[in-house]
Amino acid sequence: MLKVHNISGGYGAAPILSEISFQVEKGKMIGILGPNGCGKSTLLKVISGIMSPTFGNVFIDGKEIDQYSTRELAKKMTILPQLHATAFSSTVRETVSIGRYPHQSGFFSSWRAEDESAVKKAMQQTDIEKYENHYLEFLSGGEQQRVFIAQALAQASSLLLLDEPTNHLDIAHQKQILDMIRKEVTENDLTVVSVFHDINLASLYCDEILLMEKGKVRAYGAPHEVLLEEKVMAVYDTRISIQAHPEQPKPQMTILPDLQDTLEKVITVEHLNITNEYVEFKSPFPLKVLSSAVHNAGMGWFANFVNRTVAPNYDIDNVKEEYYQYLVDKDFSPTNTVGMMTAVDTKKAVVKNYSMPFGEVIVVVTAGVGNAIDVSQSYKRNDFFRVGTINTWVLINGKLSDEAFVQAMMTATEAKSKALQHEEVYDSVSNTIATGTPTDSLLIASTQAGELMQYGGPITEVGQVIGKGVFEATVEAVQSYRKGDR
Ligand SMILES: Nc1ncnc2c1ncn2[C@@H]1O[C@H](COP(=O)(O)OP(=O)(O)OP(=O)(O)O)[C@@H](O)[C@H]1O
Repeated sequence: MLKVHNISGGYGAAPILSEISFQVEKGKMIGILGPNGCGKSTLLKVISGIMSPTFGNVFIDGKEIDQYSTRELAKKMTILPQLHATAFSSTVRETVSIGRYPHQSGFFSSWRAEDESAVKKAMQQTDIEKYENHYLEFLSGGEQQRVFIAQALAQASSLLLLDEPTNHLDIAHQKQILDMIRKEVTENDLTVVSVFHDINLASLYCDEILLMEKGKVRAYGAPHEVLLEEKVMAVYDTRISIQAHPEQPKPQMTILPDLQDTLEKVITVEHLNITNEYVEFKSPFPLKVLSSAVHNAGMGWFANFVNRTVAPNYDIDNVKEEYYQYLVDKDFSPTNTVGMMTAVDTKKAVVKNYSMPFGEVIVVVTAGVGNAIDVSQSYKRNDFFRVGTINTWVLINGKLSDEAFVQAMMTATEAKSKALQHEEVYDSVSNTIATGTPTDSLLIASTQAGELMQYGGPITEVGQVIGKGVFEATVEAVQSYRKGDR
């Protein structure tokens, strides 16, 4: 559909673009990314024919753009430049209608039903019908932006060139406009080339990313191929981290700020409090946490940890809601607390702390094994809801990578299973050594201060202490549980 071949050029003698080549297939959406001043807008101007290159050619459907008449080109291609303050004196409807100009044989002399419906549809798609008769100067920046997007859509060409289309838009309208443009791409084979400043939006919505640096193409390909941490950091000269999007297979980046942190980040057993009702750890600052808790499970940053005791016959339909209310009633911040529950007497919680070269590691375990189960035999049973849970916390003065967090979970789980084997805890149904209970929870929390520990497996420093600590604490907790009646 679009072929950009070896384009070089700039303003006057100053070279801005250098040897740019790429191709875009029909029905694809391409995002142009790059730092301020790298030539993104200039490239769009060259593609649209507003600016002539010094070298190179632009082809649309196999034909060079200067072979098209102005009207023919406007039917093929629409450009929506960056919004600049101008003196408007037209209504929304009049502005959108200008998009139909290339379809007229004389200026507004042959307005047809087709034009009318294109204008109406574009106004609907951009959610501006309600401003139809308003003058543009009385609209907000975001509303004006939507009017110009509507004008571009009304033109109904097969190639849309956009320069930061979501500039000025709030997140709901960014999503609405990009969802709508994407729908046109997917369902009606619209081809879009758009400049973005927001790398995450470009990644989410585009099929391909053209990453520019100083007037050159640094990379061109699918978002997961182009948006690599090292590459983005080098091109933008800033610190970022790339993560997975929660729903789409598209990389998302987060800025890593260079903030001065004056607080000394140390946690100790002093922050632990054990009552009849719960085991509580209150860190003076948020810790990075990975857990399988009832409340606030998963990865996040939290300062408070609660392992609350419930009656052995606790049976509530909506456990999460009930737990939330419990935290509110007890003055714990629900957004800053990870919550677990157990039927074990919390006074029997076993606390161990270990001094390591990188910092202290605190292990807290409550164990009830009345419902112990051998995971390899669990498929034989369906009565999972008897009392008995092993809840484990590993609180680390140290800095773990995501990889180390996951490995720490594995190391702790293996240590727990080994403790049950050591204590000869049996699965009462299969009569084999148990590996855990059906409702065990595990939490790894870390101050994220100090040297980065990349790995958390059994032979790493942190893995060794997790293995030993969780084993010892679980053995003791099981022994203590067996001495009592809960
Ligand atoms: N009309 C102009 N005359 C002369 N130089 C210009 C003109 N427009 C842009 N430039 C220069 O060309 C270079 C590239 O500008 P361009 O607008 O293409 O960058 P961009 O990547 O779109 O930047 P931004 O992200 O800031 O919008 C810049 O150094 C800019 O100063």
